[in-house]
Amino acid sequence: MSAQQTQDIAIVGAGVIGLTTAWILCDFGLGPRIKVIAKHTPEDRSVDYTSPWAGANFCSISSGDEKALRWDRITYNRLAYLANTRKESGVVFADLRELWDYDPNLEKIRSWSSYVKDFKTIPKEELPENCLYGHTGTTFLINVPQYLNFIHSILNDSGVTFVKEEIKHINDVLQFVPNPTVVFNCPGVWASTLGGVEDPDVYPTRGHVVCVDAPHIKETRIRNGTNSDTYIIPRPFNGGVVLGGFMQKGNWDREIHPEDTQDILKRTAALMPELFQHQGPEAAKIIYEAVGFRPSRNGGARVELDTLPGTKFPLIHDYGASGTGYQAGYGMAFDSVMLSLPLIKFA
Ligand SMILES: Cc1cc2nc3c(=O)[nH]c(=O)nc-3n(C[C@H](O)[C@H](O)[C@H](O)COP(=O)(O)OP(=O)(O)OC[C@H]3O[C@@H](n4cnc5c(N)ncnc54)[C@H](O)[C@@H]3O)c2cc1C
Ligand SMILES: O=C(O)C(=O)CO
Repeated sequence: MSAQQTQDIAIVGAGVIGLTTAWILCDFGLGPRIKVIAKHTPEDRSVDYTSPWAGANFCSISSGDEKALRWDRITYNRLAYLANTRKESGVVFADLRELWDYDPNLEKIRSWSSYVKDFKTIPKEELPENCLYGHTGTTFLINVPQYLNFIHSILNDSGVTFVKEEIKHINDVLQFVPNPTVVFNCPGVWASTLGGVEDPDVYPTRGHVVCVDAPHIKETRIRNGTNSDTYIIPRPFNGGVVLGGFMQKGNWDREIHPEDTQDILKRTAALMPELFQHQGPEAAKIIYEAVGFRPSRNGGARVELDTLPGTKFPLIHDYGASGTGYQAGYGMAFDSVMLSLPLIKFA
């Protein structure tokens, strides 16, 4: 049987969601049967490819709904396994300090306090001015390029095939996998425009990050503000420190604006004075800056079984992770693979 015929599992998308989906399928020995069709792969840098621009950390940015909390928890355990046993993945344990200028979602705090290691509420008297709530705990920091390359190399070693192509319609996957047992749809924010999907609930939440050289910073700190989040995310293994940010819903502006850069530097210096050795934002040594579009979705991420339009082939949607593709992505991919297993012949 030719290689083309054995490939019966198609995945659209090679961001952290598509790659993680393939990774879990490889754990079932399905690598040689998988073909990933993607315009961008981990070596690419583009404003249209969100995954490389993430911090990434594990914080309580996710929503408070039961699915999001479940995906966070599953992924927390997976990241702990990687931090403990696979240092080359670029995942490490890290101290998190998170502050809110408004009352946080209590469901999320309750869920977090039940599993996040060393979880502690910050006593009110220790909170900075105008801050209503804060907590600390042990979560994770991820060197994002290293993590994406780590997964990519596992997939290559497991026999997964990659095709660098942009498809106009979801049914175009049939050009690459003519008789799929299952198709996974992981296009990120482009689920909004991909033919046959065109999800009206998907929209970009525009972010802007400034990566600086500050190797003395080891803690990740976030302040959830009423009109913007401010965060400091050191990437382990000399990955620089990712500073943010903005959460601009529905904003497709691809440009970097210098006034926004200054705003991020000012806010992060105030949040963590030691960031620039107490010399203020003018002392910042910028490595790079980037704009990214978080794939957000009204109603939360979509992990759902469907069928390719006008065919009998099963389609599993897995997109809409918004600001949580790293901290919830394994949980989302796990659920999407669980939906596929009854469809896949192993004998
Ligand atoms: C500034 C910023 C900071 C962030 N920080 C964090 C963080 O600290 N922690 C965290 O958990 N998350 C964070 N995120 C969120 C995280 O980056 C996203 O949730 C995640 O990257 C989404 O991954 P994805 O695979 O869905 O999308 P993408 O990475 O965009 O991948 C989509 C894939 O689909 C392909 N594709 C799309 N359309 C087509 C088509 N028509 N034909 C072929 N291929 C197609 C693309 O080429 C790409 O391969 C951050 C995001 C931003 C912008
Ligand atoms: O900016 C984001 O989306 C984040 O998750 C930062 O913590």
